[in-house]
Amino acid sequence: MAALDVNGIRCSYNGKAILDNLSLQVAENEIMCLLGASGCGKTTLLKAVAGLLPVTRGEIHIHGRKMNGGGVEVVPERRNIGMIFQDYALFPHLNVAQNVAFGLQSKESNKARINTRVAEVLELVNLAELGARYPHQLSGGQQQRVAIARAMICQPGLMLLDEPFSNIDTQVRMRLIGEIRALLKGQGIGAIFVTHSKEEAFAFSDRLALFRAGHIEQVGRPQTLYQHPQSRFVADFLGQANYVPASVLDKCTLLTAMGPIVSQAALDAAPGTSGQLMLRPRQIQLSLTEQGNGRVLEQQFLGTHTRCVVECQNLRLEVSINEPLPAVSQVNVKVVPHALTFFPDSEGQRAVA
Ligand SMILES: Nc1ncnc2c1ncn2[C@@H]1O[C@H](COP(=O)(O)OP(=O)(O)OP(=O)(O)O)[C@@H](O)[C@H]1O
Repeated sequence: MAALDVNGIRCSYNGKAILDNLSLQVAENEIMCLLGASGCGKTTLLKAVAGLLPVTRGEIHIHGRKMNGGGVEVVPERRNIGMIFQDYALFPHLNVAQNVAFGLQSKESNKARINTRVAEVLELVNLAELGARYPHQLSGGQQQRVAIARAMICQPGLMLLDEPFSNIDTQVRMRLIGEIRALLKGQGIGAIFVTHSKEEAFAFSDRLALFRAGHIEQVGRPQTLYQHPQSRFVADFLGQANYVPASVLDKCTLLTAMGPIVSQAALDAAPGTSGQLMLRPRQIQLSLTEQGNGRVLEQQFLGTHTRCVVECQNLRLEVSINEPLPAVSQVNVKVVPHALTFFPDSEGQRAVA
């Protein structure tokens, strides 16, 4: 059974539909990321799932339980969800242990049981020693871990996270992302996570749904969306891409100005179709040789890699290499063998001359 099943929902503000006929499923213990530009409707979907915004069409089920429609409207506190926000939303006048206990107090009256459970979740988020501190005495990362502990204390079936890492220093962000991911996985909790950072989406999610103006453009594993985007919108949103004019020669070969390029998987276009071959900067290899077919135009050493711009058969290609090449290099440009991503031109098919 899915942790979450959103089926054809519509949500509006002041009569204007922001989401229309939107569907999305999140499996048990799966972390789904909603990624997209500002204003595309990610938070609107999160609010609809939480029950903070009315859904005027379609249905939402959480662990098979119907949340809305046909006279049903489950209030947020009865949806068995945990919520974590960008600004932590901790009570400044309560210490860490009191903040964490807060959610449980309406469900559990036995003080000893509350204290035991608070100690358990503080241990889980590595804050066992800091129960007596107040929020202003904690770092951003520690405050966000308190918020996670508070959301987890009631053992939610689904966790909703709205840009939880935006206020965290870049140095600790990736570590915190790793920790919280491991925590959710370890506790078997499914989650939806909203961000507009593709790095966070890649690092945190099992699958990601890329939003575009109120609809989902593509949903799938991060690597699949990065390496095999279904549209140029997805390709460009997720990172730098080169486009090389090409036409389909046979089911596994494209003809380009760089010569024929063989795909490691069958192409989804008929022979004769013209379009664009998409190449990520890491899908192009350079080797130094005086008889090479390319010339280095520009280089920037960026620490983890070097951005290199080469000219090859009148194409300007951005390539990612480890170390900078000697200045004014002549290079051989080769496509790394892989399953090629090819976008046919919208005009349709043209015969190869
Ligand atoms: N309370 C509101 N009243 C009217 N319009 C709203 C309201 N809240 C959001 N909107 C509009 O709905 C659209 C979607 O907003 P939403 O907050 O879901 O976007 P988002 O993808 O989460 O963006 P961001 O990344 O900036 O948080 C936007 O055009 C926004 O202006």
